[in-house]
Amino acid sequence: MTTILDQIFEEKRRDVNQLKMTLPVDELRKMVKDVPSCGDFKGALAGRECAVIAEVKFRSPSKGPLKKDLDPALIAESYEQNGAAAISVLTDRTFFGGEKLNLNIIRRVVALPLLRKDFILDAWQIYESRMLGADAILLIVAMLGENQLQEYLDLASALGMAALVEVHDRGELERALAAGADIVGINNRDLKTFVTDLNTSLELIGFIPRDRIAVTESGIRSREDIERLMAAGIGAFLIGETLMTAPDIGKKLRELLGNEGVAP
Ligand SMILES: O=P(O)(O)OC[C@@H](O)[C@@H](O)c1c[nH]c2ccccc12
Repeated sequence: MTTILDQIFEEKRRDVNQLKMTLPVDELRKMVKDVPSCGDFKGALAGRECAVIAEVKFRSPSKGPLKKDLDPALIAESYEQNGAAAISVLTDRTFFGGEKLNLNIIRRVVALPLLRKDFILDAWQIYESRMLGADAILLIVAMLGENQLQEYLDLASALGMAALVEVHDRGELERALAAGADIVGINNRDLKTFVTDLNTSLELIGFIPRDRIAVTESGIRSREDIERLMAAGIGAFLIGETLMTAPDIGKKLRELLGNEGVAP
């Protein structure tokens, strides 16, 4: 059976191959040198009891459209004003309704570190991420070979970017740790079935050494969810749908942070 992940992989591969022909990696590498240096994504998450990475996501393969006609810059400003530690920006268009340009647009209006959320399967995309103004990239262990993961972690770090290394089970977690990932994302959503289960984080957190930053991703709906995860020792939360579908995005973020009623 072909899964959505297989489909995304194929589509991305095609896309990137085309882009590489238009702009060879050597050219891109030269251009990257002129991009201003990165914000500190890791520093923004470290040492906080509850750091929220708020996500700008307009659709998802499982839910379809989440929010229409809302300016990505306004969403990002609201995230910043209401206490987000960092912002995640979906740049995949086909499956998540994202735009690469959104990263650029958001870069101009907020000072928070930005995570580029996309499916990286080629070094070209890592240079591109820096060009677009990303401070951090997502690396999904399930999509990468052993050497690739190591190589991409090194490349991100050489370009001054952090990497959020995403895992969904124990085997992937071991690979992430062995590759030296210092920010590990536990995706509560099974990318094959789309089912989310916060127990994924509660189970895996015990295997992540304290000197790494653990981020719980997907399916976080309420302050209660966050408190459950915090009690297990998790301090960073990646939240998309719950924010994007809220009638008042800023209010929802304050509520998740436990600051409800506190003026922004
Ligand atoms: O919208 P949610 O359930 O709060 O999830 C956010 C984020 O974790 C999710 O968008 C995500 C996690 N890993 C990904 C990989 C690719 C695209 C999207 C994702």
